[in-house]
Amino acid sequence: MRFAKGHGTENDFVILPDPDGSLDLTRETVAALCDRRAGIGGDGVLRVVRTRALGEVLPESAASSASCEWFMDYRNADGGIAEMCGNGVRVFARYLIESGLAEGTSFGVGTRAGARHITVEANGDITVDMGRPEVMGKGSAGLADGTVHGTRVSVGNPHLACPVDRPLSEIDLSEQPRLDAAEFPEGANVEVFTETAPGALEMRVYERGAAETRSCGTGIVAVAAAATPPGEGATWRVRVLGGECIVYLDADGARLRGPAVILAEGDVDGARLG
Ligand SMILES: N[C@@H](CCC[C@H](N)C(=O)O)C(=O)O
Repeated sequence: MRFAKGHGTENDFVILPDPDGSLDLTRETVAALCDRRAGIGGDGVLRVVRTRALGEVLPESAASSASCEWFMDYRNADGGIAEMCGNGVRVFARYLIESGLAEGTSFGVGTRAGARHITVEANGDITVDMGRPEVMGKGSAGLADGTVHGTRVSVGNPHLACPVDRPLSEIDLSEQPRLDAAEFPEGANVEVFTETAPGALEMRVYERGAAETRSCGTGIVAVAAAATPPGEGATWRVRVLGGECIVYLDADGARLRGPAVILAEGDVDGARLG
């Protein structure tokens, strides 16, 4: 299998080029590739497939993806499928550009949350049109050291964005958060965040299907949406363990701007994976 390795604010991914959809990507293969000791290591896998070769019926909510040549088939490190990945889609766009699969500074990428418009900025940052984050009401999660309360937000995928009033470094995210299945039938990503200055947030995240990661683009959008009074626009700088992104919120939705890096490319022998 050809692969590339990349990251966006240290949320890292194994990228699998599969233009014609011929890879049989099982849950076990994804988990083995993402294993940090016996595999390549990553928070998830980005399969790069032509939308017409996806071999999956997309829900009505993702119909706009049909207009995009390339589709980001996102898998979490545990092998489960996720609807969207905000850091992943920037890394995916960078991969398309560096591999000569997309040209110019403006193009679309198909995802299970619908088409996402990409803009490559003059300094190399990538801005993604993330759609309209949907604020769904209140929720809570049990962490190893107590319960956090916050706002349920859909960014295509489910989040619980929890403002906290103590240093983020003191919060124990070592265990999978306990969620109410009625609030989150599909599970959720859980963010803890705090406002550090006007227009500036700091965030940590426990990702569904992974563990604590150093960044989560959809989570960054979720905390920005949760921190913004309803009906208002805002620009937030959001600091995570792996760097910083900017979120622009207005009546049209959210845009996420940040870095994306391809580090390496190579071949992996599937038979040697655990
Ligand atoms: N790291 C991603 C989110 C990946 C999917 C998530 N774990 C889920 O299951 O919804 C991001 O940058 O958004």
